[in-house]
Amino acid sequence: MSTQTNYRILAINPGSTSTKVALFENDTLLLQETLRYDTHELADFAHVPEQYAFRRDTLLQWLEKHGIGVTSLDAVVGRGGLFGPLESGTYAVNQAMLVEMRAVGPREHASNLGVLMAEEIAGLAGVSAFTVDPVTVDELDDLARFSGLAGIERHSIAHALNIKAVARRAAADHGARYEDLNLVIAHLGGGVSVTAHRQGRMVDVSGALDAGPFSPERSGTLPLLDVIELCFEGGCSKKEIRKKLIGQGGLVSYLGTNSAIEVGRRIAAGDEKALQVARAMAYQIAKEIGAMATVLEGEVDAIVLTGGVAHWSELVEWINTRIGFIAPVWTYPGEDEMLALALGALRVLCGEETAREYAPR
Ligand SMILES: Nc1ncnc2c1ncn2[C@@H]1O[C@H](COP(=O)(O)OP(=O)(O)O)[C@@H](O)[C@H]1O
Ligand SMILES: CCCC(=O)OP(=O)(O)O
Repeated sequence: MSTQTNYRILAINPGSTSTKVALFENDTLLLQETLRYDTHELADFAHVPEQYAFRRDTLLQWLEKHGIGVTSLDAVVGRGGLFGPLESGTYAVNQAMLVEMRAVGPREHASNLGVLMAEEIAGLAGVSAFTVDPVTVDELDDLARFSGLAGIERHSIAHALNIKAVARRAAADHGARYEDLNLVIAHLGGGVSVTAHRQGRMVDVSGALDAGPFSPERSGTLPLLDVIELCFEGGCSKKEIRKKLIGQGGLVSYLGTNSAIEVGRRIAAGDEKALQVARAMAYQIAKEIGAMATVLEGEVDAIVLTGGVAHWSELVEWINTRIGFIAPVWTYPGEDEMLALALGALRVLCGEETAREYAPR
């Protein structure tokens, strides 16, 4: 057990258009900023790994601007990306992770850059780099892995960092332990993840990138035959199709914006199309939550709604109307991924938890 009592932790969370960065002393936030990038600044990079040096430099400039010497840090923690499947927890960044995150391929997401930046800054500081509950946390039941086509498996890709943190917080707020509850948790952000949790394990997952309900910028599950047509008509490249579905799907495709706030404004101004699309999104989210209740065989202690879109009370109400019969609905709008990252690193620094070692399965 460590005898040191104060730890300065730098947390790094790359998103599609920004990198969030925060400095903590233990669990106290000292400074946080979202380093935003103009679309044209990222447009020249064909693949996510190519953005690395540009984003790292903006981060180093931020540290310099605020007079944060790297040698003052005790650990650096980055949001973890599309690794192979792994158990929930805090991981020491290792070579296997770095190799996967540097690779160009179908498993690209901005969060892939988190461990790369954490490793470089931790190297300069001479301290450890960590990642916590990456997006590929996989605790799926075996039955949940079947897709319906031999050779294609359903996979676990979700907003695991926020979902696990909210699960622990919601359970504690209701006088329980996450490990003692059955929960359905939906993260409603730019992408939507709907997840089933049986006594502390996320046993089924739908959504986030390529399945489930449509979301502000992703199409979710689509009719297969139409997708086949889309791929072979019109000469679109694989990359263009991917972008159309993940980035320009969902609200973007129907209404030209990924901002749920903007859609709410349009509805308030009497825009009937915006109203219908938003109600359809709520309908699909509710339907997926219902499906996850069947995964838990109806034994659901609570349904938890979180993520930025959970701030939208009208939409939450439309969802609640359809799911209220299943279990109580607890709403935790927004996300606190920066704190979740810092707390994950802190548990290891304090000796409460041992950092896990990632080995591709
Ligand atoms: N107060 C709010 N009311 C309605 N929608 C909101 C609010 N705040 C954020 N959002 C919406 O949440 C979405 C982004 O979700 P968020 O969880 O912040 O990000 P992400 O999951 O993409 O990291 C956007 O569509 C944004 O418009
Ligand atoms: C890759 C799954 C997590 C995810 O979709 O994150 P964002 O909503 O932040 O893009």
